Amino acid sequence: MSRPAGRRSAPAEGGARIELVALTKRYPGQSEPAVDDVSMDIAAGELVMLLGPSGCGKTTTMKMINRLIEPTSGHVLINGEDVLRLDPAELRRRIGYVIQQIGLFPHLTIAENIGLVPRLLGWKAVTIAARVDELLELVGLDPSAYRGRYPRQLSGGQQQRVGVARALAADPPVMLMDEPFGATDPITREHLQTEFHKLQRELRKTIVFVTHDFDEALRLGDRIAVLRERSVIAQFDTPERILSAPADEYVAGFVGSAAAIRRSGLTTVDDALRHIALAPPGDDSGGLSVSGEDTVRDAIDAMLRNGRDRIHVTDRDGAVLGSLDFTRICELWARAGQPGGRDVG
Ligand SMILES: Nc1ncnc2c1ncn2[C@@H]1O[C@H](COP(=O)(O)OP(=O)(O)OP(=O)(O)O)[C@@H](O)[C@H]1O
Repeated sequence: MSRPAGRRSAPAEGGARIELVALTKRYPGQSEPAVDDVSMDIAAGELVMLLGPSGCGKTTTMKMINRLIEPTSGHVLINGEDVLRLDPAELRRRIGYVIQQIGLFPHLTIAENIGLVPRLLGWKAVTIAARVDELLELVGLDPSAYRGRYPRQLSGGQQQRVGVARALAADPPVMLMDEPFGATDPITREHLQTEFHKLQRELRKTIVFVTHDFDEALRLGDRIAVLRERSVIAQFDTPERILSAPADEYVAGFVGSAAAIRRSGLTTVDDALRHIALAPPGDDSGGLSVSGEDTVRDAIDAMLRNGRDRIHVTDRDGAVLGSLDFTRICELWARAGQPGGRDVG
């Protein structure tokens, strides 16, 4: 995975410092806190990934920053200012927010969706119109083609770009992003990640980005907070340090599984077949197939994109040899984890 050069340069002051101080959330009726005494210092202009398994409290932690969820105790400071002292609505206008479900209003045009916050802030119509066009350009959508459309007339990836444009509308110093690209297929997701990374290098917002995808965390993050249950920080470090010096077995587990997926992009189906046997062809592959020269990653991507749990493997003449399924791919990864098995999977 290539990581653009120069990203470790000192961040410009495009963003604001965020401090989480002993932040705790206890939902009513729950015996355990969802977030337990979390402290974190995020520099202005830094992009921090919150990475952890489902239910570990990532979203709760993030939503306490813009007070969509009120902390039970602890503080959030933005540029030294305690957000609990601010009016929540006013606070949220100063913080961009992008979520997986996009949240575009279906009955508003793209321009109206992007212009929502500037309108609430009382900007003049002509200023809003200019800003909308500027933002559409910024996220790679031709303003004349897209400003008058409705969300349903855009693809998922295009809608997600509009979601990012909308969050940037009033030029907020802080952006919160909750699995923003999670609902898109792997190829679109990679495009969106690349574009977003380029954009962030220009804008240098302070961004807190929730993900459970380790590859995404590695690709985008200046630093990654690997979280355990209750958002307890297992390691908060640069991607390089997390890969080269995982703090413990828990962090090493993330590194290991991501490495397996990455290796899949280097392993051809022919290589894999030296280590595992194919399943019988079956008739439920939905017409999907890969050949021996394709990679295991190609097979996984095709299965995920099409919602199938198996794919046919064909020979040079297109004859079906058998099928590959997730059980066999896991078997391959398990072998890769064994001594002497590092070259597979
Ligand atoms: N409103 C609520 N009331 C009670 N419990 C809640 C509420 N919201 C979340 N929780 C619980 O708090 C814990 C943390 O939830 P949270 O959504 O922050 O996790 P997450 O890491 O973002 O998960 P995911 O990756 O699945 O979105 C979970 O156990 C969840 O069930």
